[in-house]
This record gives sequence, structure tokens and C-alpha cells, in this order.
Amino acid sequence: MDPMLLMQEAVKARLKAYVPYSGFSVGAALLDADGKVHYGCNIENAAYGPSNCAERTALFSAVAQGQKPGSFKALAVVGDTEGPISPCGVCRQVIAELCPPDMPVYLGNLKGDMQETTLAELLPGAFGPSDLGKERP
Ligand SMILES: O=c1ccn([C@H]2C[C@H](O)[C@@H](CO)O2)c(=O)[nH]1
Ligand SMILES: [Zn+2]
Repeated sequence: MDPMLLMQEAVKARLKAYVPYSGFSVGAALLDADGKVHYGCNIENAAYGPSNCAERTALFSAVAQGQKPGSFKALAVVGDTEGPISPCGVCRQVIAELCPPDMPVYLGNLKGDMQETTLAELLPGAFGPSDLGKERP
């Protein structure tokens, strides 16, 4: 799938964000092995801590719908940032768990800036399954 098309899907997902506290909407679009797109937005909470980022919403939603961890093909993330959005550390760790390290990650903003990267670049030396003697999913 064309990266810009996946970015456009993330822009659509962003419109669903529930952000009464930060007012900062983020959208994510995750491409699965069947070519289907899974959507994520950030969903905040009055207790702040339980808030969920757009990236994790997309990943958890896809896994809950039966997509196999490790099988994803690409992730696009969009926010209204000056440059391409930067995923938080928690999301980087979750991407490390559920996505191949060399999977393309497209980071963008509403102006159309786009940076292509990978999890290996976003979280070098990630703690992962192998550190617990387990295989990658
Ligand atoms: O990549 C990012 C960065 C931030 N947020 C959310 C968390 C919080 O709801 C709001 C402000 O940090 O943006 C995301 O969903 N994804
Ligand atoms: Zn995050």
C-alpha cells in the first residue's frame, strides 16, 4: 500500500480521538498481512494514566480482532505537530513487541510532512522477548 494512502487513513482515524484534557488528537493506521487497515486514535482519561495513545489503540485493536503479533506490514501515525510526530516511549516498546523490527513506520503531520523510519531506529536495543528467552512472535 502506498505510504501516503496509509497516512491519509491515519488522518481519518485522528478525527475519532477523545482528547478532552490535552486537546492533542493523534491518528494511527496499521496495515495487516491481509491488506486490511486497522485504525487507532488516542483516548484520554480524567485520571490521565489510563490514557491510550493512537499507536497502541491500533495495535491492540488489530490483535483483539485476531491479527497475529509479528505479522503487521506498516504503521502510519499523524498529529498536528510542527515536524513529523514522535511516538512516545511506551508505544515504541509496544511496537517492538508486536511488529517486525524492520517494518516501515511512517510519521507525519497535518501539513503533509512525512518521515519513514523503523522500530529498530526508534528504539535501538529494545528489551524484548529474547531477553526473556522467548522467540519473537
Ligand atoms: O505519538 C503520540 C504522541 C502522543 N499521543 C497522545 C497521548 C496524549 O493523549 C496526547 C498528548 O500527549 O497525545 C499519541 O497518541 N501518540
Ligand atoms: Zn504512545
